[in-house]
Amino acid sequence: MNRIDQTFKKLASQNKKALIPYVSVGDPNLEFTERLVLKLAEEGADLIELGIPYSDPVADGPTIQKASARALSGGVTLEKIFSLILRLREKTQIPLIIMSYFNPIYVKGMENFTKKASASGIDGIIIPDLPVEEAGIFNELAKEQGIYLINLIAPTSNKRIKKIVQNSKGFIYCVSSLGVTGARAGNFNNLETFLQNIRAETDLPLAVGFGVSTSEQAKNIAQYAEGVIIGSALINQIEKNIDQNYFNQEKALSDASSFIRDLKGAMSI
Ligand SMILES: O=P(O)(O)OC[C@@H](O)[C@@H](O)c1c[nH]c2ccccc12
Repeated sequence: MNRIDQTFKKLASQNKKALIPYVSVGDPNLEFTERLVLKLAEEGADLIELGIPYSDPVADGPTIQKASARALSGGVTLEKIFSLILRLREKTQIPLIIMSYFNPIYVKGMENFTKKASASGIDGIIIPDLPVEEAGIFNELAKEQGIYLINLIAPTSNKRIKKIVQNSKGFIYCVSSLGVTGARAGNFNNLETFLQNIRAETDLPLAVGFGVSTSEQAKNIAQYAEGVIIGSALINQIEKNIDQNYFNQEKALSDASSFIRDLKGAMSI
């Protein structure tokens, strides 16, 4: 069984919800990303999204755009990322999910990418700009490697929900609101109907992302969903420890750890 299925099954048996951090790989360097992923796994993360930095992240707000730019200027490449994932897999069994725009995958070659991802120990892939209607070939290649293609459903997906869930495994990424990624206020109270409409079409776990930044929000979402995804607000914990040419790695690690620990604690109440 795929690590993603195992994790959601175990959490359900404990009546717990998944906390799924997103990290921008190589931000600001790969050595920090390796330490951060292991620390997040220790502090309560249940699955981790590994974002492949890209020059044109159209679905991302300023926080992740800047994180991608830092990673790219730090010299990150896909090959270095696959080597990092291989190193991580020797130290942790937490489900690892690559989050990448389609272009870096297309440039690498879909078959080559899925084989490298599988060999390095990846469990799932999220491609925000590859709609399920165009993902047939990639989905087959991923399946051949035992990798789940995790699809996204947005508040505007209505008529496409059935088609999306029929081509999904692992969990569904439920996008909480329109627009781009980025921490924002709001209590996510409108989620219940959105998630009910999806639950009517699938038994897969539902994880909610976009805009989550506080323990209160995570706790609220955890009442309706099986998972809470958090990216920008976590990256802010790293960014605030980077100034012109100095990166306080230890402070960034401790700020990110306590942030994730607090979120997990709030979700478990
Ligand atoms: O950053 P936020 O608002 O917490 O949202 C999660 C998001 O970071 C992560 O899942 C993600 C990063 N880039 C994306 C692009 C599309 C969809 C989702 C994403």
